[in-house]
Amino acid sequence: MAVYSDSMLQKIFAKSPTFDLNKRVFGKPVTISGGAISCNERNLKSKGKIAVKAAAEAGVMGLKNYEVNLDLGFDVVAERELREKGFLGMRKTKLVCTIGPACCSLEDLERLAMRGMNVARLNMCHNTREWHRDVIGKIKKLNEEKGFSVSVMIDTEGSLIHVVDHGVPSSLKAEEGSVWVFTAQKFEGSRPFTVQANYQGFSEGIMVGDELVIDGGMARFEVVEKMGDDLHCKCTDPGLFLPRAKLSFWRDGKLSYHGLPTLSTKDWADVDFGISEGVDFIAMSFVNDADSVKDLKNHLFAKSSKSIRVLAKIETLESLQKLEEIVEASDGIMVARGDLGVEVPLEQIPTVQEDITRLCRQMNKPVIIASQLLESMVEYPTPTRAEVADVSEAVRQYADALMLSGESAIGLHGQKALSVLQMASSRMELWSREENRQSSISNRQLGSSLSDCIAEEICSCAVQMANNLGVDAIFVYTKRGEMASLLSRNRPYPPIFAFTSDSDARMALNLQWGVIPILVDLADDMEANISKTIDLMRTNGMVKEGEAVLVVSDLTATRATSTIFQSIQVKIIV
Ligand SMILES: Nc1ncnc2c1ncn2[C@@H]1O[C@H](COP(=O)(O)OP(=O)(O)O)[C@@H](O)[C@H]1O
Ligand SMILES: C=C(OP(=O)(O)O)C(=O)O
Ligand SMILES: [K+]
Ligand SMILES: [Mg+2]
Repeated sequence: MAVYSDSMLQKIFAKSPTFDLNKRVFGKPVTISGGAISCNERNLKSKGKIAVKAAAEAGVMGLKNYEVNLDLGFDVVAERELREKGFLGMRKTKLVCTIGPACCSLEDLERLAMRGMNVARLNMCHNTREWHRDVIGKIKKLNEEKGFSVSVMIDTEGSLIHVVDHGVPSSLKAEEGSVWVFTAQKFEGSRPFTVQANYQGFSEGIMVGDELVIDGGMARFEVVEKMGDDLHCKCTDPGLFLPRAKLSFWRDGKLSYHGLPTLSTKDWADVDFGISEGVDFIAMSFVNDADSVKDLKNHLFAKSSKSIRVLAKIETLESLQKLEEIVEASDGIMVARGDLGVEVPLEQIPTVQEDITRLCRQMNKPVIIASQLLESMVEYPTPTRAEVADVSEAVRQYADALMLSGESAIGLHGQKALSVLQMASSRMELWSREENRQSSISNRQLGSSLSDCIAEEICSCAVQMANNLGVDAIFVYTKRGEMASLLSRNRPYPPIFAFTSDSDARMALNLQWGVIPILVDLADDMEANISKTIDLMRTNGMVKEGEAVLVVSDLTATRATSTIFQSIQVKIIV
């Protein structure tokens, strides 16, 4: 409860913009009763002034002091979920939706946010920058005006050889024995048995006898003749050309690399677009080594005032061979099963997925499982049993997040697909908890400095304690989100409420398993932070008498001594 005196109010009013009573403060209506005003603490200094002025305009000026009730910087969806389902009922697995023409209106985006979209993904392979800018604007507007907290991710196109034209807009069958010309030259109208590739040098180094594979096995060809840069290829395994079908070349059972850079000129321009739009994540397509990730991170560090997290997409054979260095260099990973299935035999995808998920967990990096989770829902209103099993398996493996691609971008049932993810993950999380699967996890030590090691130990002990004691929630006070993610890594039963004063950390934590990030102003005095936030949670009816909260903190206790203060406390609400 902050109390304003008349003299403070006079100062505030002197600078305050005109206030519209219908405006909402941090997504909630301003409530004025007997001089008390609700607004978000974070916004007290700016929007709080507006709220106070509103109170004055509403005629409560006669009071000597004005009390301001502070709301927490909770997002409306987490708040509703907590009220409806209680602490243990809160979903832990995060949900990412690809935004496309089927879900890009303000109303559609709001519905996705309401149904639990934590991150909106924009695939820069498709559509114009203006289109993407418009969508980002809408998401930011929803966050600001309706109290959501949806992060924005852009996904680079990356360098890949694919079909740009095969003569028809839909799919086309290649029959066994038919001979096709693959060329980089554009052709007019329809030229039978001719396929245009996107990249001038696509046939460089390719020899007669090499195998050309479409979409990882949708169809296969043998190169029978090379004419200039064009390839004449005979179909050895019939199948379909789909729009943008991917081309890969093989020799003696080994993939030939095209040697294109991970980020093309267009990708760099898209990265700068992401910086200027203030996105939260950049997912990097076709990463092959840690250096490309480091290059992008350096670029972002130099060019962006905001801390943008870089996710490496694992979707090439080469990236699998250098997995550990790539995970180490990035801020998170996407298991991009779509393109990965082009270079890796399909039967290996499930184990590769589980290996990557485990490694990311060990190295404390969030991991997204992507592509074809509910593919049939692009068309049909219910998923297949196999799809639900696939989704549940990813949740059982404790992936941080699940992603929709075409299901939301172009699908007829995007909203429903998101609900399927939400229900399937809640169900599997409950089962995992009931089966007590948490205890079977071992983590490797990451830190080299003593304080890093202390943080890791505190977090794993805290989670063990929280589980053994059956506390209702974990509260963590964190500057950059590191402590929150170390707790998340241990996959506790209760949800992790991460209080941070860094809005970039808050948006990044949206991708981490079981973390509910909350934006607040944190003081140097840790005890004051703890009692203040617990008070706020209690006043707002979010924690109740008798509930137990395990509190973890790692902030500098006092500036004067610069001692690091790391502790675990258990608070029973009275
Ligand atoms: N911004 C967009 N504009 C138009 N179509 C899109 C957009 N994003 C995605 N799509 C469509 O949704 C499909 C699935 O999305 P995604 O899996 O991200 O791409 P891709 O199929 O290229 O790997 C795409 O093939 C494309 O048809
Ligand atoms: C997520 C993926 O990347 P994109 O959709 O950009 O091809 C994938 O290949 O699985
Ligand atoms: K992409
Ligand atoms: Mg891909």
